[in-house]
Amino acid sequence: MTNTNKIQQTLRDSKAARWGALVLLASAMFFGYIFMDILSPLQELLQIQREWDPAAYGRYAGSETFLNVFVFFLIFAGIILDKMGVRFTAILSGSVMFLGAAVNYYAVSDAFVGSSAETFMNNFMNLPLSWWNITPFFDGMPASAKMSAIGFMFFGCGVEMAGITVSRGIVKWFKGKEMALAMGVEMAIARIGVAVVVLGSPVLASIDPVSVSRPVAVAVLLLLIGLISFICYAFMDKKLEKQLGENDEEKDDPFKVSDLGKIFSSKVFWLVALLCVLYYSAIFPFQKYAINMLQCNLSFSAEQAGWIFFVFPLGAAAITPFLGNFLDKKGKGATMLILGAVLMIVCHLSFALLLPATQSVLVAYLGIVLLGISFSLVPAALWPSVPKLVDSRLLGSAYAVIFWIQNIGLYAFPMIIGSVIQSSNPGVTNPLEYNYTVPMLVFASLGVFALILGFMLKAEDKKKGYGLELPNIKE
Ligand SMILES: NCCCC[C@H](N)C(=O)NCC(=O)O
Repeated sequence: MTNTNKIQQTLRDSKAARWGALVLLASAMFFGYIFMDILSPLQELLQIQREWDPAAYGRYAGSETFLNVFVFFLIFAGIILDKMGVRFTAILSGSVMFLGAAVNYYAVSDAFVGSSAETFMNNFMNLPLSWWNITPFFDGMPASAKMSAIGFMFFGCGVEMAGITVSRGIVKWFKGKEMALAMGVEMAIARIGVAVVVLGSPVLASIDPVSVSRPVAVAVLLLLIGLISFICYAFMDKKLEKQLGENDEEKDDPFKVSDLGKIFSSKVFWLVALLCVLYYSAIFPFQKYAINMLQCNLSFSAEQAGWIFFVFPLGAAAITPFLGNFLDKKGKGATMLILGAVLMIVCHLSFALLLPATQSVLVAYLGIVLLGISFSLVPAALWPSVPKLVDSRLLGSAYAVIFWIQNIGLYAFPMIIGSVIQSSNPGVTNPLEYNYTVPMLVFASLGVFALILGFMLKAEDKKKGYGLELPNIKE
């Protein structure tokens, strides 16, 4: 090896080291995704043990994005990431996730019942449950749900901050190498977290004596392991930065807050951000209604519907890394986004029109499989494309602004769909008798707008040469 070669070798040139860094980053995200949905399968138990009605549960679930959207926490998180770096922000986000989750655990634990905190929360934010009340609190909401919402709000800040930090970290270690594969593997691991929780959380809760707080306690402990993973990652990151030393271009031209204007004035950035919010608003909010939609169309129990839905995160987990690998080697990022939007439209249209007409389990499975493929194509192509469009100094902020715009959709659409279900089912009171045609058409129309943006993005890429259709790894 020549002298020059020796100088250029860094930790990220070692396959074992960069994939080791990925394992640490992805583990923390995996635990974050587990906590995110830990209470989703326990709504009935929450109602029995803690008196949370659907309105209380809905407000609790919505609290996750509240600070990110309305207090612009995600924008600050992006600035912190670009100013302070991956190491600091990873540890900060891991700590915020853990502390928020610990508060959430305390709120659903037996220790909270009869405590002075419960008395305090009973008198806290007793706002009327009307259209202008967009807060996660309302008069009559159980104290434990209010306290849980506070914890979950902070957890939501931590997990989204961790999301942008992990993406930025992967770019740092994998740029010019298997970047999309690494992002695909990270997302696949996160999707497995969702699948694990759908089945694992009720099992943990049902151990004698039945307890809604037990799965939450386990998830909080996992978040502590996630924080430790981030701390271990920080040591690797420090070593890498030391090696990069003077070769690091970002040191010569550090991030300035005024640079954010460059992001907001970029047309291609807006195309990606809008595509992201439209696409994900038809995925995560759909996830909240999917089980009930399948139950209504197939006259299934929640458990039977859950087994059909289970295919979705698992399928996405299985395919995403392969598509990431394809993107690294062959490119075609913009085409993948277009194809992903088309598959989502086909799936949602079949749930809107074909499933109610046929009531066929096969149609349900085919729709879910198509959605799983779509949910592999779009994330596998979207997130690794951002570094091709934005200056690397601004990457943390760019991911943060995209997540912020996405969070607005994730906050609004569960409520919009809830209202659409009500208005398109006048007089229906039995939640197993809803007709989901109109809500599913709303989801499909989001896919149509995402598709149009996909075509515009491809055209813009052709005009300006961002390289979205090119492979990440140059032969
Ligand atoms: N329940 C909220 C999920 C937030 C997801 C996060 N902002 C994101 O987009 N992550 C990438 C992914 O594809 O999951």
